[in-house]
Amino acid sequence: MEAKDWRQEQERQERVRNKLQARIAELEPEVAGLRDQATDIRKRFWEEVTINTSTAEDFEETFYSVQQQSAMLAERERGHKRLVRQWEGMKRLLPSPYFGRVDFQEDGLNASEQVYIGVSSFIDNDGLNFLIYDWRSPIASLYYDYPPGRASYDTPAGRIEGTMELKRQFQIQNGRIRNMFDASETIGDELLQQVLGKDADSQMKSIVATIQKEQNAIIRNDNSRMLIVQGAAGSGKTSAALQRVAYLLYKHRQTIRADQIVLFSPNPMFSSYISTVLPELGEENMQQTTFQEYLDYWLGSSLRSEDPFDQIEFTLTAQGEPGYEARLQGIAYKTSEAFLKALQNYGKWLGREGMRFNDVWFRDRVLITAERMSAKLYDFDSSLPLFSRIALLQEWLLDELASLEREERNAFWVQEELNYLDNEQYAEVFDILHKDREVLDLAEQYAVVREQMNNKRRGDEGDVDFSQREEELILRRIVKESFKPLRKSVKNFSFVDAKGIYGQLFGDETSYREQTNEIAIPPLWPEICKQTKDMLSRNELFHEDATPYLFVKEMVEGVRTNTEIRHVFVDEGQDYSAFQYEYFKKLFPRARMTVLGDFGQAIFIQATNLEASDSPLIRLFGEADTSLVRLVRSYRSTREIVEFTKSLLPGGEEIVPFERRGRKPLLIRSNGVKKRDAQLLEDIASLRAEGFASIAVITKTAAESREVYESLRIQGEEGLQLITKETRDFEKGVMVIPVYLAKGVEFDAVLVYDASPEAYGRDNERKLLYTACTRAMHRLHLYTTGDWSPFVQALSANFYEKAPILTDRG
Ligand SMILES: Nc1ncnc2c1ncn2[C@@H]1O[C@H](COP(=O)(O)OP(=O)(O)OP(=O)(O)O)[C@@H](O)[C@H]1O
Repeated sequence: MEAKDWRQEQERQERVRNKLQARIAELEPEVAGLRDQATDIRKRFWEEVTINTSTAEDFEETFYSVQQQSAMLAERERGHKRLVRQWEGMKRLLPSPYFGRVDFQEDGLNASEQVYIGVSSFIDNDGLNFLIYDWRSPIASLYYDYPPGRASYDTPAGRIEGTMELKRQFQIQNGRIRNMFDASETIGDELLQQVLGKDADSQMKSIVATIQKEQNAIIRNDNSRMLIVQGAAGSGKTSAALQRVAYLLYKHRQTIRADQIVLFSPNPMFSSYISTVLPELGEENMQQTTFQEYLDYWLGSSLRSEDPFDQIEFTLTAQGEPGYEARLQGIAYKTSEAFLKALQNYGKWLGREGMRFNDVWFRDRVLITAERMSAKLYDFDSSLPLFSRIALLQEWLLDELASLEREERNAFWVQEELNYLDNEQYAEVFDILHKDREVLDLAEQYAVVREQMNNKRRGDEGDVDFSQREEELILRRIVKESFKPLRKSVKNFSFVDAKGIYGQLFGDETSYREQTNEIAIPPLWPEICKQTKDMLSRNELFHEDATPYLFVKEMVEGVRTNTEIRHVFVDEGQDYSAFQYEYFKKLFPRARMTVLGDFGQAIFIQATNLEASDSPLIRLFGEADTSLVRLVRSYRSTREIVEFTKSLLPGGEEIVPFERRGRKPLLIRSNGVKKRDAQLLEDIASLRAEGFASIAVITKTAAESREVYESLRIQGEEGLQLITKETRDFEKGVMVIPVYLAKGVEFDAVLVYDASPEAYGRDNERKLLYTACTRAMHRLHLYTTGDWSPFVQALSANFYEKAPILTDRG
């Protein structure tokens, strides 16, 4: 690049920076002033309105005055928010106002425009000239989508065609241009090199300066109900998802708020890892949750669901134990579409017979039996859907309770209770009766006046016996209070025996067939039934039962929905079952979905292949309403690591490494566990000395993580962290972590603790090993004390280096 260009760019940069500084200073008092004004109006809100409700007109006037006052307050607050946003945006721009420039000559116009792109827009004082364009503006798309040459971008008014004459990238720090590249073919390989060469962080970073074309397509996709992204490990799926949220919030800022977007992440630690990206981009965070949190919320306290981590820990550690095979078959079946279909049929069957209810109990006796409820239910018009009939039944139950409550006032226990009311309770009741008393007093005065006027004494029937009246009211209140929980539980559908309804599916094969029309029942069905019922009897659910259980419950009680949510993002989408997707669709009927995943990392049995032609995900909204994007370029790891990891996967050939060089993965074999641990400690120390701050020892299971953690700690490794499913915050350092919790995150160096055939030998363990190895950015070590996993053995020796064998004797 010529010195002249540098000078010009530096001068421009300084000009923009000065303007930014001036505008920030100019706005400062206004920002503070508006804040005070809004607080002031809120404080004086009631002083400004006169409350007068004496006549209908006064009332109306008061009403409008309150309305006007609150509209004014809202407007001030909106104005304040807008201004603060602008101000904060400018402050964010200051250290590095922009990262890109394109010169674009629009067809039919004489001059070309210089378009500088940064994390938000900045307009000159004239209000017209964009000194910086927001990276999400339509024209900024040019920067991500084209090399210099013919180019176009879409605007609400249509497509704009033209020629890109220049494309330039900047690295600006604290007002100085540190680097500048003119890009030709693909954008930012050089900038990307620099960004990717950096160390891992405890928080994910935004990628706006180096978004790649195929990622941009994901970020800006705005036309399909379902967007599926199948992308190799490290291809930027999560990054694209987060920048997409920022894009949606920008493009639809009038209609979508951050809390109308929800992202499902694989575990709470991952949520913390990605939590700073949106704020860094000047947007509020979307809602973040895990599917388990949702399950726990809807299941309430009546049933406890196993979490997915305990489920996978079981599948990885319990081989050979009794019941293992049946459980695996159960997981596969209960997460399948076949089971979903079977449950839908079950719903129809329940509409005809077999509903199960809980008796309604009151003080040691049954008030309304389950049989009565059944009879009533099947008496309702059978053309109504089951949940509508249950709603009618609920109404009927509430009516029944009302009349039973009236009868109950004469019961002996009520009298008894009355006698045992203590003073305080009396006082409380009297307080409530006070109002009734005032009314009665008025009536009494009225009667006396009439008596005098008519000069005629009223008959006895007009006399009010206050003490009797009070007693009656107290009785009424006692019964009412004791019926309260009953009414509440009827409103909560406690009369529906959801546990029994789900449980009766697992009777025997014949009845199951009859209830569901299922033909292909898994061979170990009797054992599956036993396991499921054992869990239910302890008020527990296997993880694979939790969603079907809720599904059945909702078929009966009506579907719960959240209509506020407009966008649902599912990260690590391969880990969800067809069943769970069906559930998402029901739960968020007004939302579009973005599902990102990698079938290469499908380590759960219920995995869904996102892109297969028979994928349930494509069927969810239909092909016409579904877009599928594939990402094959992997950015996280060095070329050497990607060459190694992609060869672990059948079909991995198509994964393309980003050209960043490093050391080949290192295979280290030692004769004995002690020697391995000692070597591991040595390696950790030398990696640290090289400057790597985030180092993960990855084990297959949580049980193994605990053992390794203890062992390494005893041998003097200080500051070691053990990551468990309870870990909430992702921090830099040296950690021991089971592979399934390392999903989605990355480390400078990964040490795979045990790459033996015992750990990674079965076919379903191949993807576990792949997932573990693909967490590494710069260094990858694998250890064993015996043979190598067959997946490693199958690799060409070109892809790794081998350390000399270490023995316990040294
Ligand atoms: N366009 C890009 N510019 C800069 N860095 C990028 C880009 N795309 C991805 N990266 C980096 O690559 C790494 C992997 O990205 P990310 O975690 O989003 O990938 P992923 O596909 O979700 O991975 P996985 O499936 O393995 O969890 C991150 O460090 C991210 O910052």
